[in-house]
Amino acid sequence: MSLIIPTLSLYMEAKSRDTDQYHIVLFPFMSKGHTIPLLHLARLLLRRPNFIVTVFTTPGNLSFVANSLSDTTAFVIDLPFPQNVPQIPAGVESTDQLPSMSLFAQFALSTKLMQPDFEKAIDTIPRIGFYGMSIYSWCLCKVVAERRLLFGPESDDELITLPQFPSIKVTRNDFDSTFTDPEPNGPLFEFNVASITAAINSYGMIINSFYELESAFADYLNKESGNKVWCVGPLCLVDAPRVVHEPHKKPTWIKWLDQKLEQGRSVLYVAFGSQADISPEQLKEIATGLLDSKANFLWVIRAKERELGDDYEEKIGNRGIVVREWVDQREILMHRSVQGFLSHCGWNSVLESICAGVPILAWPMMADQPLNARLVVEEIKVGLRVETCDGSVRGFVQWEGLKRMVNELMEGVMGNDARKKVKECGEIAKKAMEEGSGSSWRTLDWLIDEICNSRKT
Ligand SMILES: O=c1ccn([C@@H]2O[C@H](COP(=O)(O)OP(=O)(O)O[C@H]3O[C@H](CO)[C@@H](O)[C@H](O)[C@H]3O)[C@@H](O)[C@H]2O)c(=O)[nH]1
Repeated sequence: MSLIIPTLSLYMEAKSRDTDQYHIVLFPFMSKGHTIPLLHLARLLLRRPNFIVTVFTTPGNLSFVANSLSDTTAFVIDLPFPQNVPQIPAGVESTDQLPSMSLFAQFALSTKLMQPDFEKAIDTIPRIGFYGMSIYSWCLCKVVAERRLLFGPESDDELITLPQFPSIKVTRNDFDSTFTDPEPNGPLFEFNVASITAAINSYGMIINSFYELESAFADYLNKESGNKVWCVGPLCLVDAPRVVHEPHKKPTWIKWLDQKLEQGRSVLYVAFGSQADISPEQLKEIATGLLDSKANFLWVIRAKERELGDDYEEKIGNRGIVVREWVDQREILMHRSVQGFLSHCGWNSVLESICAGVPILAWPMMADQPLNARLVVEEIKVGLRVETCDGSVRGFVQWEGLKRMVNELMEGVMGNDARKKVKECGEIAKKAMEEGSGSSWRTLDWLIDEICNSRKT
């Protein structure tokens, strides 16, 4: 019996149907930040001969998944999303549609109810996990949880040294409540325990990262902790063929970027992923900080963040553009005018920025983002960090501090150093994904061989 559990992402299941043919089943968690990289993985697998890929999803996500894969041979199957889940509005089947992220745990736990339908749809096959996180975050969460390192310090901002990685210092504020609460309980904890147990009991984990970026942490997990991990990314480089817009069909923001390029002006891209809940007070500080900085900026805001004030767009004039639609983030990041990214450090955004060679101004908000921000700023040095008013990881950001760091990223010496470094990293990322020879391509081949050999024996 294969097991489906509520998981922070995935399901990749592989079996050898006969000596030559492989059928991979993917079941992405219903959240854009998890689904998008797994759709890239589907594409990557289909580039190999004799692969069949089936993607499971729910009716509400069917068109997003099916459209993304419409030019491939992947099968897409929808399973009913659980009905009448307390507090989850009918029709909400993806985390970006939740009215508030405080409903995340209820939403995640409701996916458990899909277990019988999913089990009916598949048979006994090896199971591999996918979390969508960096190896650094995964590794640090594991180390602090196993050693109970977060329960010593009195303050949430006190620096803690990790015995396994003496050069790394973290604070309790870098971790989610599941890790920091000495007696955790409640739906989010229940969901995390179920998904981590499933990950531990699975064959191993595929990671959306490349070995060269996080080798020390991949080696630690593979050699010293008994958890197998395979780095097969950055999956954003396995893209659908790029849409070449006819000039009159170009989105307004791409035309605006083209204009900035012609004027020789660089642009800061501002976006906080598909899930962040930003308070109206914080939104105001961002608006003022950007307005008062010297930067030209393209700011993507989510539909519910409407409190900018009627005259804001008038005030910024042609120096900035505010977009309230779903954009092609990679297309923006790859636009030659874009020279900086103010980001919440969702792992997909970090990878997309690295691949585009754009330095990051890190403003982590929740989940794995504070750890990703440490990786970006302190380990790989491809970005700077916003200043919070009290210096705390989760502190409020005032407009003056934001403005200072925006100007530093776009024009300062530290920004330039990060820009140089991110371009080098971007080149290494591309090499890792090269068909046949790249480290990530070869790792996926090893994984497939290993699973098929283990099935034979
Ligand atoms: O208008 C938009 C908004 C988002 N995106 C894409 O959506 C994805 C967003 O992913 P990410 O940057 O990782 O942010 P979140 O949506 O916040 O991702 C969740 O999932 C990530 C992967 O597990 C975690 O690292 C984050 O903390 C968690 O919030 C990226 O591919 C973006 O390119 C678009 O293309 N257009």
